Amino acid sequence: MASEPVFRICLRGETLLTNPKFNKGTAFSPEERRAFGLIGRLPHRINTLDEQCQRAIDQLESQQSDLAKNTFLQSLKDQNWVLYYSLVSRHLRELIPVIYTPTEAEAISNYSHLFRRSEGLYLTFTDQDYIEESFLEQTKCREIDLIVCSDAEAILGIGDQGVGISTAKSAIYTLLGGMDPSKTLSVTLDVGTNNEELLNDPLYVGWPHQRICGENYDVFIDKFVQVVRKYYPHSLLHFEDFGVTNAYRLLQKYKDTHAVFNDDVQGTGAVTLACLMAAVTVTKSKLSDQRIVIYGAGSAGLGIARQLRDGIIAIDGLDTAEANKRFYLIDKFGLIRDGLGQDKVREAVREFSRHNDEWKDVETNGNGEIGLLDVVKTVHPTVLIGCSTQGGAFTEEIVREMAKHADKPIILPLSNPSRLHEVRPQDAMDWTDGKALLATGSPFPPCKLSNGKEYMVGECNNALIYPGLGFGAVLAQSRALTDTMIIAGARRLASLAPALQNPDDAILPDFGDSPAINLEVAIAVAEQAIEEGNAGVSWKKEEVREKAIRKQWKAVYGTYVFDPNGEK
Ligand SMILES: NC(=O)c1ccc[n+]([C@@H]2O[C@H](COP(=O)([O-])OP(=O)(O)OC[C@H]3O[C@@H](n4cnc5c(N)ncnc54)[C@H](O)[C@@H]3O)[C@@H](O)[C@H]2O)c1
Ligand SMILES: O=C(O)C[C@H](O)C(=O)O
Ligand SMILES: [Mg+2]
Repeated sequence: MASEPVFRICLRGETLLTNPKFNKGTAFSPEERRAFGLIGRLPHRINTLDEQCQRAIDQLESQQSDLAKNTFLQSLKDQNWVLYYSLVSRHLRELIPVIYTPTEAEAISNYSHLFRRSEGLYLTFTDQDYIEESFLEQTKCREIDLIVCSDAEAILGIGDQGVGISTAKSAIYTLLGGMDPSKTLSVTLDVGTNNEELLNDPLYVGWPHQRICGENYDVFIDKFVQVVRKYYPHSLLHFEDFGVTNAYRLLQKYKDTHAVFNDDVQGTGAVTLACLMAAVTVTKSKLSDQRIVIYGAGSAGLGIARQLRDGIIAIDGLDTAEANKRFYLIDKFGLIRDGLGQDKVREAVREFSRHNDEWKDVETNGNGEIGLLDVVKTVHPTVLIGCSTQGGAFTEEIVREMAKHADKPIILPLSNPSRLHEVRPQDAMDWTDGKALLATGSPFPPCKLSNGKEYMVGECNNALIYPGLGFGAVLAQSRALTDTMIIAGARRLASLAPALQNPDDAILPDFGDSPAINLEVAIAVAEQAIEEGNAGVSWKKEEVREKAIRKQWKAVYGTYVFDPNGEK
């Protein structure tokens, strides 16, 4: 049995009890209570971590709503990391939806009203002359492997929220990826908001100003990125929920000088690639055999298209032009096709533009647009993916039309939170007479089939892969999280899909298994980094698994020894 870790610590009394990294609450032993000035600061009884978890789950269960549970757990995280992570890990399947998607959407939209305590680093546009100073004050030059930042312009599908999301994404890195929470930093980049409701709310805690854009925005973001590069050149910088234009621009701008990762673009692309790889095994076809319609061509939609395209090239050996032909992207102004003006199509999406000749017999609406139903009728897609934020957009007519031409239609409504899903999984199953292969962005209960059986709906959420992608890159001290490393992670995830063992089972692993799954992803990513010469470590590939397990942070207390030169 592994012996308890020993930590040498110099904090005492109140400072120790209010430090969430080291606080043990009632679990401090008699020796520790004496050594750290805690006698009289705690009630008599000494609890084990198991007992503390039992008390916390009882308290949690008395909360009336998921939002109240989210707030309770947030407070617990502020008090005691080991207890928080241990509790959530023990009840992963029930509590991930409470601390993350879908409840996180509600928590972020109520951020100002629920606000109790600051967490992470808040960099506000008005304080840009203090970026370096506040960064150093917060980090105190501690070791940092991962920085998660967001400007909150496009939070899930609920739009501009001013502040929010980076701390939830960081917590998932620890819970599912094994990342040490003291080596992560969550950063809120507050450049204002265009959300009128927030601007008019006297309790709004962010900067009540129209969102800064253009050169001023770029200068502000660049000051932050340069500070990251200066003090943590080997860290992974994760961008979350930026607006679509900035998401792609920033990734492009910094990818050659720092290890950067955009979760909505690359994480979503990777989990969807894994999902499709498993699904085509069930349909006994290839990725390159698919006709793929993507509804919503924003950060996620284009990220998915590019990742699937690159997967088709890497796995089935097609060239780019041939692979691009498998895709039909639809955005607000209908099918992306030649001749649509710049006001309707972002330049980045044009590589997937369809030729007009294919559509000369299809009637357009009054604005010259071709809608989803017409695309489905014309293309007979085998795969339909939604990342449009338009709840219910996959209507009964559309789904039934798709099912007429596909033996096992693959339908992935990915817009979060749950109410924004393009179709509810049970409806999709009913409308396809039980033929569909489904995965969704938020968690859903199993579908009931007419034969009485249940179909498990896989959760195609980037959290099934991004913690592993990030941990793998950090583990290998990789200079970049390359496309090939991401594909390696996606392939490993796909290989673990339950449907590979039983075609009637889910096309993605269960979130209850996600720590083990993300560990496998991390190992694949680090192995690939070593293979392609991107790793900063000089291990053999065979050593990676053991190194990964050893680096994983564990929610255990360990024994504390007082040391005036110890950790603080
Ligand atoms: N499951 C996951 O892991 C995952 C990951 C990332 C994003 N998402 C979800 O996907 C959705 C989109 O996220 P995003 O970051 O790409 O946002 P985004 O704003 O960048 O993209 C949304 C796109 O949908 C388009 N759109 C809006 N109305 C439309 C309509 N009526 N018809 C067709 N297209 C329409 C918009 O023009 C935009 O291009 C969100 O709900 C988000 O929560 C899910
Ligand atoms: O946050 C999530 O649940 C997934 C994704 O990053 C999103 O923006 O919806
Ligand atoms: Mg996101």
